[in-house]
Amino acid sequence: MTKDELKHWVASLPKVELHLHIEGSLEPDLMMALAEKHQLELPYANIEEVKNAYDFEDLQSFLDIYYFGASVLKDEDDFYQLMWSYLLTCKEDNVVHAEIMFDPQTHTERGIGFDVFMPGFKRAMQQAQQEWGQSCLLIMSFLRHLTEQSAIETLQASTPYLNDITAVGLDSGELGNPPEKFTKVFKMAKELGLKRVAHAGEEGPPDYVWGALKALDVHRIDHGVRSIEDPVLIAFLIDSQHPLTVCPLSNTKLKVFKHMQHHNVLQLLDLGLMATINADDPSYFGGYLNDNYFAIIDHLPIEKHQLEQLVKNSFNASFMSEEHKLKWLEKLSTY
Ligand code: HPA
Ligand SMILES: [Zn+2]
Repeated sequence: MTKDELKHWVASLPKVELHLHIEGSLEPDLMMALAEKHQLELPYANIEEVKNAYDFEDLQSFLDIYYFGASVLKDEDDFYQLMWSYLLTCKEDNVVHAEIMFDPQTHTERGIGFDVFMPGFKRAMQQAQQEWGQSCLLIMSFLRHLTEQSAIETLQASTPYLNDITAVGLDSGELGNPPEKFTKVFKMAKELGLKRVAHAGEEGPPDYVWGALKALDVHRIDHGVRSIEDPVLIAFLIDSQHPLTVCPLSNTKLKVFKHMQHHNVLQLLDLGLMATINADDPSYFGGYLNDNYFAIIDHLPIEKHQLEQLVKNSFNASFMSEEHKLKWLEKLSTY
C-alpha cells in the first residue's frame, strides 16, 4: 500500500481516543468568539495571530498558553460548545469511543465550579450519544504543579458527579512534580472505584513511570515515551501490558523528539509494548486523531499490520466493557 492508501484506510477504521484534553481542543475561532461574548481582552487580533503564538519550546511554554486560552470558558454553554465541537471531530475521524480528560482546577481556581462545567460536558456527550451513538467517558485530571491537598479538595468537590467520571489522571508540568506527590489522592480515588491514569515519561525520567505504576497503581501511562531509557522498565511494560497513550504531534511540537522521523512509537510497538496513538491537545499541536496517524505514516517506515496493531491496542487499552471491545475488534477485522 502507498502512504496515501494507508492514510485512507486508517481514516476509514473505527478508532479510539485515549489521551485528549478537552481544554486542548479549544480552537482559535471558539476562543475568539467566547472572548467577544464575555468581553475579554485577548493578546491576539485575529485567528492567524493565535495560531502564530502556538510555537513552543517545551511543555511549560505550551502550558502557559493553554491555561491562558482556557480562561475564556466561563458558563455552562461555553463548556457545552467546547465538548460539542470536539465530539463533532470524533464523528469526522471515525473515533467511535473517546476517553476525555478535563482539568477541574483550571476552572475552579477561577471560581468556576463543577456545577458549571459538568452539565455543559454532559449535555454535549448525551446529544452526541443520541444523534450518532457516540461513546465517550470522562477522566478527571489533577494538576501536578498544585498541591496534593488541592487535588484532594478537587476529588471531594467532584462527589455529586462521580457517576459521570470513570477515572482520575495527572497532568501539567511534570519535572519536579513526581507521581509520589499524589499517592494519597490516588488511593482515595481507587477506594471510590475510579480507574487511574497518569502522565509520566513525557519530559520526566523513567523513574516517574515507575512512580506512576507503583505509587499510583495506574492502569495506563500517558505518553511514557522516555521509558525506552530504562531496559528493566521496558521489560516490565512488555510483561504487564500497561498501555502507553503516545501522542506523536504533541511530542514533536513540545520538542520531546526533534523530528517525527526520530519518534520511538514504532520501536515501542515492535518491542511488544501496548502502544496507542492519540491527539493530546489537537488545537495546539496541529491535528486530531487521524492527523496523528497520518504524521507517523508520513515520517516512519510503518506498515499496515503495525497500524492495525496500534488501532487494536487502543480498543484493548480502553475502559469500555469487554462486550463492547469484542464487538469492535470483530468489526475491525472486516476492514
Ligand atoms: O501533554 C501534556 N502534558 C502535561 N500536561 C498537559 N496538559 C495538557 N496537555 C498536557
Ligand atoms: Zn496530555
